[in-house]
Amino acid sequence: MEISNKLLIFFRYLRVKIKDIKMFKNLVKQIPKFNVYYKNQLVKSLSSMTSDSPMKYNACMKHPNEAVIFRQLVDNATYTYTYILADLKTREAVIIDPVYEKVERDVELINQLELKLKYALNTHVHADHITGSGRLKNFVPNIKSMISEASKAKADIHIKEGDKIQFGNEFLHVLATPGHTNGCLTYVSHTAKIAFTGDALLIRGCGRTDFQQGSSDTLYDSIHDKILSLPDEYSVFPGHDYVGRTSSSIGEEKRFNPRLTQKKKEFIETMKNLNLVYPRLMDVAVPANLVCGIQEPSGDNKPEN
Ligand SMILES: N[C@@H](CCC(=O)N[C@@H](CSS)C(=O)NCC(=O)O)C(=O)O
Repeated sequence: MEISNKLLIFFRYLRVKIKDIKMFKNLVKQIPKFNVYYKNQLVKSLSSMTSDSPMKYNACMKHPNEAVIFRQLVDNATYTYTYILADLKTREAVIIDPVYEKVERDVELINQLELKLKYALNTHVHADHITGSGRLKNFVPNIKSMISEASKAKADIHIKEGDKIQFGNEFLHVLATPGHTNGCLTYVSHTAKIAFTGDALLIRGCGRTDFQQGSSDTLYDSIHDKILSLPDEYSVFPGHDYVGRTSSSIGEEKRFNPRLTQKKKEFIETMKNLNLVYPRLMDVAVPANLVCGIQEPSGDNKPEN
């Protein structure tokens, strides 16, 4: 082969290689875009699950950058929900609205999941059951009980609107949502996109307003201005449900809550006519909860009925 032909073949080969290198470089450039694409797909598929989907929260719920552990527990005697929320990395955890009689169950789960329980949060002074936040001190010596300043109840830490409760790298944001009682709080996790509404907003309902400084006027404003102004896709986990529902979402409650879709005047009228009997344990529960269900670690005996 002539020299000139050999050179021609060599240059052609070189051109192909240069093309390959360019393609390779472009591919490498694309990789971060692929990552973003798959992250977006993951977020989309997480948020497209319905709020009742057991997959969504029963296991560790992972977001691209954050992860929390979430559990919902029920007390069948009073239809009360207790929640555990933990930072997956540090395993620091909070418990929301523990029930006196269910403390052993909760502690067993916390130990099995190897969580470090930091705070026992109360959404308000309950009238239908005794909080477990005092009794938990016998099992988790360093735990701190929390309740709102406005409730006038005793606790290790008093909280108010705008406070942030930190556990590991996670936070619960505190909203004052009075009306069922004047000390009611809602806790919001923006990582998990959850609002723990206590007895302010219930699924397709709301807390009664006929005792403990209740006010329908105030409750209507609390729910509309504070809770229902959260993004539609946020899940709602309430303090009770009497017919077996476990969760809802802000969007759902805005559309389907028969009490809250009314005008304020009609809502107040509805609340006046609920005709509910007083909770069975009210006379025992309210005084016990005003001291967060026994503050001292030694007090493991349930108050006499
Ligand atoms: N029957 C139960 C008490 C039921 C009740 O009154 N629930 C409260 C929340 S606990 S104070 C409520 O606000 N209900 C609203 C509703 O529309 O049902 C008992 O005896 O404990």
